[in-house]
Amino acid sequence: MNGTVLIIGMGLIGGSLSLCIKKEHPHAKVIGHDVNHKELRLAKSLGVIDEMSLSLQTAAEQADLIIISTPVFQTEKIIAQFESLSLKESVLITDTGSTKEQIMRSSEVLTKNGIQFIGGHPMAGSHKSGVAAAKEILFENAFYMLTPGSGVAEENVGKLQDWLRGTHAKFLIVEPREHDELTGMISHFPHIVAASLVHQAKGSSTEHPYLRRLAAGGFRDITRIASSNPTMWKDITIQNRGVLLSLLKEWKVEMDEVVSLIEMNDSQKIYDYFNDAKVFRDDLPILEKGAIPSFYDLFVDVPDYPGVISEVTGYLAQEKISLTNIRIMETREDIYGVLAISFQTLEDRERALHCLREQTNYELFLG
Ligand SMILES: NC(=O)c1ccc[n+]([C@@H]2O[C@H](COP(=O)([O-])OP(=O)(O)OC[C@H]3O[C@@H](n4cnc5c(N)ncnc54)[C@H](O)[C@@H]3O)[C@@H](O)[C@H]2O)c1
Ligand SMILES: O=C(O)C(=O)C[C@]1(C(=O)O)C=C[C@@H](O)C=C1
Repeated sequence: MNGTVLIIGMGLIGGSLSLCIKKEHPHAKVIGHDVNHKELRLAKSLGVIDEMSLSLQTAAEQADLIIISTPVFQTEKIIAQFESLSLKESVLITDTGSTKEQIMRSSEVLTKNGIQFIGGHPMAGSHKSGVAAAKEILFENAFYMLTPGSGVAEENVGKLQDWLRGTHAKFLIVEPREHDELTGMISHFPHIVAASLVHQAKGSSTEHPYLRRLAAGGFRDITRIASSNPTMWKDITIQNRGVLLSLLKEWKVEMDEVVSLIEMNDSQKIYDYFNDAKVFRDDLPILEKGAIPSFYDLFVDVPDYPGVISEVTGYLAQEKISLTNIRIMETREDIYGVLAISFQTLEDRERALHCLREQTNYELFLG
């Protein structure tokens, strides 16, 4: 595609989308705008954008596609500012916000004037913020939800998907309300639970000196998302408060049931509680990104000594197994490192598993 793309909010998501668009549409020009000029300059120097603009108005008025990727209350403010600008008649506007109902209501100031606003939400991300964490493969195989505003022509939904083709995401058109209910359950609510678990550990009156160091494994896994950007999650929680309040009420009932199970000391019922959860969780489609983001990942528990990464990748190279990503997980950093290696296909991962079993005695886990 050809044209000028403006991305407002040069953070994790805006930066990642920019990389996808630049790769897929090399003839397009991507301009970045951010109130944080340091972040904007970083985006430019990392080559994430072609140009930076300190003026929202100048950049917006020349854009063919505008992507707003700021915390959701800021997104609403930016939409309101557009009303008084001379945008191109054919401009397509989308956002990446994690909530949709309130944003779609705000976008009516634009759609009532015939401007094409299509709400968007890529269902992949990270607890990290900022453009330095942006990556082109972030959305691969993830669901990308779209909520077209009223009066949006179907061909424009197709056009937006064409612009976003480089994400390699799977588009899903949903109603804003449906979107907020679904994401409330599988994304927003778990973030509250993760934060609450951290608060519980932090607030325990008798904090043992070993507690922080022992908070590895399960605790770190389930609370990773508590390290996410608090401004972003404050906005999401307020915008989806109705859904979240009812989920929290259900959660309290659920916890009361757990209390009675444990008080009754009924081993069969306690076993069933864990087992029912395991059966449901194990049945989720883990080989696809989506409700539970996943790659074809292989985790290798390696000792922390210099050269261990090249040792592991060396074995894979000997077998000509190509990997798409490699990273050290931030768990158990004092003792061992968990190397997470992503593969493009299931077959590559199987071959890697076999190869590393033969060549090493490191513990291997599938993601
Ligand atoms: N992080 C995730 O996992 C994730 C995933 C999908 C969608 N989202 C949504 O995408 C949006 C962006 O999230 P992110 O993780 O990239 O956040 P981020 O913190 O990495 O980046 C947001 C950027 O927006 C900028 N910004 C804030 N207000 C602005 C304004 N008024 N004008 C211009 N720039 C402004 C900030 O300076 C920052 O650089 C949010 O709405 C979030 O809900 C996040
Ligand atoms: O993987 C993470 O760290 C995320 O929290 C990503 C996550 C999610 O909850 O799945 C967070 C918010 C977004 O709106 C979409 C994706």
